[in-house]
Amino acid sequence: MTERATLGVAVIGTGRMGADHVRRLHEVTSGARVVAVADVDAERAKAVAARVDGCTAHTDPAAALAAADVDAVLIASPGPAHEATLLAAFERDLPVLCEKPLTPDAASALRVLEAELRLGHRRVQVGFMRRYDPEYAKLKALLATGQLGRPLMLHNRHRNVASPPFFTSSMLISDSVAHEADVTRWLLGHEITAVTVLRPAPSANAPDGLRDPQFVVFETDGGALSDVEIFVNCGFGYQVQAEVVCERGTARIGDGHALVTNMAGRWGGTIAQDWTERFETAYDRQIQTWVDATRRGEVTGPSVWDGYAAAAVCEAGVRALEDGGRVEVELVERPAPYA
Ligand SMILES: NC(=O)C1=CN([C@@H]2O[C@H](COP(=O)(O)OP(=O)(O)OC[C@H]3O[C@@H](n4cnc5c(N)ncnc54)[C@H](O)[C@@H]3O)[C@@H](O)[C@H]2O)C=CC1
Ligand SMILES: O=C1[C@@H](O)[C@H](O)[C@@H](O)[C@H](O)[C@H]1O
Repeated sequence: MTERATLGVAVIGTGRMGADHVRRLHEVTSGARVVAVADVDAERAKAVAARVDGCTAHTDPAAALAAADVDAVLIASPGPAHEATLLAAFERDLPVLCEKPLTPDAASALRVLEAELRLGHRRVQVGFMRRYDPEYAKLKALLATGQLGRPLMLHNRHRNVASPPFFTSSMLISDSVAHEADVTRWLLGHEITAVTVLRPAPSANAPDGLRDPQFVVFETDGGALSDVEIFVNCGFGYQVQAEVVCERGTARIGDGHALVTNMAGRWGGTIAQDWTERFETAYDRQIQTWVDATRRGEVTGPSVWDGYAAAAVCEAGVRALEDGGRVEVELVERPAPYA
């Protein structure tokens, strides 16, 4: 297959992630250039477009998709806005990298899945960037060798310094634990069948009314358990850790001990303060992989099925949080193109 020339990308949503992805595509990624951006905030779109020669600014995502030289779309608007842009991209048969979550709930994710099936070929890579993190990739590769034996349990910790003002108790699941829903499915190769959410007394440092932290337990169809401590106002740093317990051993990532210092009677290291720092390499690799695959005419990485399954798991998790108890995850049968 002949490789496409430089990929013209439209970036939809130029907030924190969108602006960072524009910088990444412009300065880090090879084989792509940003040709159009869109944001409902016109000033923000203009300011980000001004950083790239020849990039046009729009307030309507559809106008950005229709701009000259657009070959592909990167969606970085908030989750509830993803479906409309995905469907607009499908109308033009454009390849898409869509930030997580694919959509905020299972019904809308299923509509996207059905629309992609109607196209007759995969078009979307979902932005579950942890799959491109060197530490997670090593863990996945180790599990694949079978040396450790069958995975029995996965322990995850997901801590943010502080939550943004708009964060709700259910967003701890749908916005944050969405990553562990994907990581559990991907690392173990199992589907998640049920979710239980336990709620310790909220931290005094959490905003009033926010159930933070929470303790989530996933059951899988392979008989494993995966637990997640989600704590989005831990105050001290951005920490994402995972330990797999298998029949013949354990493996753990995320201790962040790349640099250990000894000084003034103490030893230790530093802790990342946010995801852009902790997962910088993962975002770089995710986008380079997407650009390379798209230029070859291929679609790789987390699929719309993965986005739908994570959305269904999170929806069950939000119900478990609200109602207490254990909630089963309901998935449609997996269509053959996503096997
Ligand atoms: N992979 C990861 O680790 C992370 C992923 N995300 C995801 O990235 C996406 C964006 O998140 P942030 O950049 O943090 O949010 P943000 O709020 O900083 O930026 C969102 C931008 O989209 C714009 N916008 C809103 N509705 C729009 C629409 N219909 N069309 C076009 N633009 C629209 C807003 O004006 C804003 O500029 C979300 O899906 C979020 O879940 C966010 C943080 C980390
Ligand atoms: O995706 C992300 C945010 O949207 C979410 O709010 C954070 O909790 C996650 O750590 C980050 O990776």
